[in-house]
Amino acid sequence: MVLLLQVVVMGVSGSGKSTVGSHLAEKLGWKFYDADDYHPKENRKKMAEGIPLNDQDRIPWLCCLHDILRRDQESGHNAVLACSALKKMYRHILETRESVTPQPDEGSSAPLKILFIHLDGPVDLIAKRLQKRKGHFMPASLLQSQFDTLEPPSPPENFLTVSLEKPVSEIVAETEEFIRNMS
Ligand SMILES: Nc1ncnc2c1ncn2[C@@H]1O[C@H](COP(=O)(O)OP(=O)(O)OP(=O)(O)O)[C@@H](O)[C@H]1O
Ligand SMILES: O=C(O)[C@H](O)[C@@H](O)[C@H](O)[C@H](O)CO
Repeated sequence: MVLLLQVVVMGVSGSGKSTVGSHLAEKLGWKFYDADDYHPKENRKKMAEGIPLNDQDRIPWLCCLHDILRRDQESGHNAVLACSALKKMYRHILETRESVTPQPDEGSSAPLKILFIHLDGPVDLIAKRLQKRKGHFMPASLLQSQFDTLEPPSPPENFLTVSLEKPVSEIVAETEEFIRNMS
């Protein structure tokens, strides 16, 4: 596959980003990054204490993730990133590293080519999955705040929305086919 693309598997906590993202990367033979591994300890502590993150907490984290994807794109590598990317502004930062609309005279690199895969589904199903999940720092109590923050992707964003009610294997197959049809 020649297509130079980065894929971000997005959604609320518990939507399946890490699970689907890692399986998708393996199926495609691409590198995989889990955004959770790049949260500063202050963010992880805040979430573990049941306090939702805010823009100030997330923007430096998203800039770091943009740099990782930019490095791979510039070295000709595809990658899959599992990242909540809840707001449109967050997805803009992943593409451009800019948290505000750039001024015309601001010199900047071309935006990264990112396909956002939004894992979408009912809050009660996600809550059940979070209750069953053990040993993760993110409490199920923060799920509602995730939905309150979520701005689902919409045109002209480059995205595919997939139901998280499907088995992981089906989500991966559907996403892989969509990506291959892009090339
Ligand atoms: N399609 C699926 N069908 C059934 N169970 C799933 C599916 N996707 C994920 N799960 C399960 O749901 C739980 C949450 O998945 P996962 O940890 O990948 O979500 P996440 O979006 O990465 O969460 P967080 O953002 O909190 O890290 C896990 O126990 C996982 O095994
Ligand atoms: O943006 C956020 O609020 C966080 O990234 C959450 O969405 C993640 O689920 C958390 O990092 C646990 O994995």
